[in-house]
Amino acid sequence: MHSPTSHTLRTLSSSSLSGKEASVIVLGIIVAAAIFLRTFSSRKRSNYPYPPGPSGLLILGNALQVPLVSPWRKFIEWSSTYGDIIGLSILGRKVVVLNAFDDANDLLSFRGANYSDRPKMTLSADYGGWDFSLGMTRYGADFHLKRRFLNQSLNRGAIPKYHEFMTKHARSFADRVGNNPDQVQIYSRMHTAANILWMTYGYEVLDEDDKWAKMADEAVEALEATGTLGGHPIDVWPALGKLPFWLWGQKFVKQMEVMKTTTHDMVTIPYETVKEQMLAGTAVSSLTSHLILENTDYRGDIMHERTIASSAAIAYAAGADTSRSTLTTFFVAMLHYPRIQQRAHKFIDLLLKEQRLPVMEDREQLPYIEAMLKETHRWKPVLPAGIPHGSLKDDVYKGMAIPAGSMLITNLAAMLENPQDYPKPQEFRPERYVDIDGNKVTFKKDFRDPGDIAFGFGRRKCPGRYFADAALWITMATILALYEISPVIDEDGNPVLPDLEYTQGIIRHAKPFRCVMTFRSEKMQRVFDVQNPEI
Ligand code: HEM
Repeated sequence: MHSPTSHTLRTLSSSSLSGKEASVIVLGIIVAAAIFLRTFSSRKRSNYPYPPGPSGLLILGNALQVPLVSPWRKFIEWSSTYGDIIGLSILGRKVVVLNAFDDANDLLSFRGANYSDRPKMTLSADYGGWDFSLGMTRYGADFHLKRRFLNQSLNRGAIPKYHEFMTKHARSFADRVGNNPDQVQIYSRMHTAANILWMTYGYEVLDEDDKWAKMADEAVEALEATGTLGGHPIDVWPALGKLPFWLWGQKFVKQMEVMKTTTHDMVTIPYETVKEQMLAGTAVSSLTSHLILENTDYRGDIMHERTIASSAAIAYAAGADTSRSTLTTFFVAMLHYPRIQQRAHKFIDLLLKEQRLPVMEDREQLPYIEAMLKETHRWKPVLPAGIPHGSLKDDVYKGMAIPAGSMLITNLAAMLENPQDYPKPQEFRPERYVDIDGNKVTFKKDFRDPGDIAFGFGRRKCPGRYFADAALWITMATILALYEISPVIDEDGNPVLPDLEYTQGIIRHAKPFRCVMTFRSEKMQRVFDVQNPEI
């Protein structure tokens, strides 16, 4: 997990002192004193050792050893020396890295009552308006209510009611990408926004510059701009937040202002719009309209308004970029692995016989596409270091002490690249999960499902997983039924393939790439025109 922590400290220690000199020194002393107190406060020591890890510096702990870019790779490297559970100390905060599935599952799922907290993210939650977000809500009554509100619309049984619009959106997406394949990443963003905003607010996204999608994207960008979550000195020592923000520099002041405005807009504008539509009798059935109805008492007063608005807003903030990243990974995989694409075409043709487009009811009949979806989650995990959990009480696991208030990092990338579960993990191979006998595809009996890792663990496991998977499946199946995805050819006749090194951030994305989309046959083109006349 990484953050501005080491970056901030590097900046503090290496900058040549300027006009801001005094404030930087004062701030530095306060930060150091805060960390010192935190580290050496009178915490009762456990009889068990803290998990092993690299030794760090006196006050900073391991802050300077954890790289800003791809920290999970460093954690994988360290695991060969220290084992699967690594104990770190960062600015006085205990950080336990879990590299293995079984440990993450034992702690976060089986001991979920203790490990379902989130580390306090004071900076973004208290000062940047992100306190609305379920992802940052501490374990307790507010957490349970938000999860309940989301689960009502996102549990497995609720998903079939979204099949119709997901299928319609998948076809619009196929039409747009087919006409303009260079915009595949932009249309992927628009497509995932369209699915989530329709489910959440009954709101229709009509173009790639949609104002609601943009508003939410700006809020997420503002969050990313301050670094990785939970690692700013203000997060580690919340009292520092009481100091004037200009001590951290003018850029920081500006970023925080943008964060506050954008989160406020993202939570309130769509919610108030749905409320007005309900009064006017024009609202479409959605997660928000359902929650409003259900929580309105006989006098017409709406209970839990802020929680309803927050639950709706987080669905977009947490669901759109993650789904978009997975969808573009599917295109990247198809460009790099044409044989797998051909195999998928074969199984789709066997079922649809070039006579119709896929529908959600085909999902069980197309296990190879399901296996491709699993492999897409595994191959380029969207959140390689997950979202940190927090522990509530002192605990002992495998003879090691995990103190109350620790931050637990689930190294999802390490688990999804584990060669015992996934031999040759760098390769995209849906065949890991299925046996193929001629035209017959059956799921293997025993494999580690990447969906049990990529969506996190225990009581914090992603509430949007069924929605995400259904939307991704129909989109992939529709694209595969219609098109061959192939690389652009450069002037020397060589294929130009997407870079497999992804961007770095809280959510990973493929770097910009281009592709060519060709209708697989005239027949399928006609099927598309006939069965999809509204496009
Ligand atoms: C491919 C798509 C997605 C992936 C890979 C993904 C992955 C994750 C992961 C790893 C977590 C953290 C779990 C943990 O703390 O252990 C998470 C949390 C969350 N996800 Fe997703 N997600 C996806 C799509 C969605 C969608 C579509 C929605 C909503 C419609 C959503 C809503 C959330 C929320 C609200 C949380 C916070 C849960 C909490 O803190 O209790 N996600 N997701």
